[in-house]
Amino acid sequence: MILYGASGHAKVLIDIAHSIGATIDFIVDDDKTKTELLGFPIVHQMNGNINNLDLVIAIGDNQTRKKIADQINNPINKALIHENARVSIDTRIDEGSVVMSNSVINPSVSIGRHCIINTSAVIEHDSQISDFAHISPGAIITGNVKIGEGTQVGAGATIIPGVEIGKWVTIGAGAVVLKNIPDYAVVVGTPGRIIKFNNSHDE
Ligand SMILES: CC(=O)SCCNC(=O)CCNC(=O)[C@H](O)C(C)(C)COP(=O)(O)OP(=O)(O)OC[C@H]1O[C@@H](n2cnc3c(N)ncnc32)[C@H](O)[C@@H]1OP(=O)(O)O
Repeated sequence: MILYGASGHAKVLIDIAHSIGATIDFIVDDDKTKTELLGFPIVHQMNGNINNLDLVIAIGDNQTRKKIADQINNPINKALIHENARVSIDTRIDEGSVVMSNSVINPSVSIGRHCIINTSAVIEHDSQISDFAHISPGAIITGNVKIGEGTQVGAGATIIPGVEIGKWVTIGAGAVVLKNIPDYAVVVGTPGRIIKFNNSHDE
């Protein structure tokens, strides 16, 4: 397996790979000052076609991860799931997504491409997480929730049942979201309130 991006997020992906006995061959990163990460070699450019390699994009920023995924267009990489994650039957997890330790994904959930389900996050039954979303550590997505493309739900935030969150939204750490949220909104507090909007050109 190859990781794309030698970030802190990549360190966690190395740990996930280790937990399931997967081998990291090397890491790709264009920063020439970096030579290794947790003992794994970093190369600064890829030779040849990488579209058929088992590659996971190890970039935490949702917009950047999407840009790289659009360039690579690699359809074969599977989801990377920590051995201590609890993933229920009847759950769909699309390519390139990562599921971290102690997270719980309950039945009839769908998770799109290149999502991050971070440490100890909970995704309850029948919820839908769209491509490039990030559910941060300890966040709780209750039942029948929809999370739009590229949205980040901050650490420890809670989304109550049936709420629909738009695309490229940011939910602040610790927020409790009680109502539907439009595209690009930034939401903080309890109850969650919109304080501004992300720039739609950045998606
Ligand atoms: C493994 C990992 O590390 S995964 C990473 C997980 N990351 C997170 O959970 C981070 C989530 N991000 C946040 O909570 C951020 O504070 C954001 C995105 C909501 C806001 O960030 P910014 O756009 O920089 O806003 P800024 O810091 O200027 O704050 C704007 C206002 O909102 C308030 N505010 C910001 N974040 C929060 C929050 N989480 N809860 C309550 N109020 C908040 C600020 O106090 C400020 O209020 P004021 O105008 O009265 O002074």
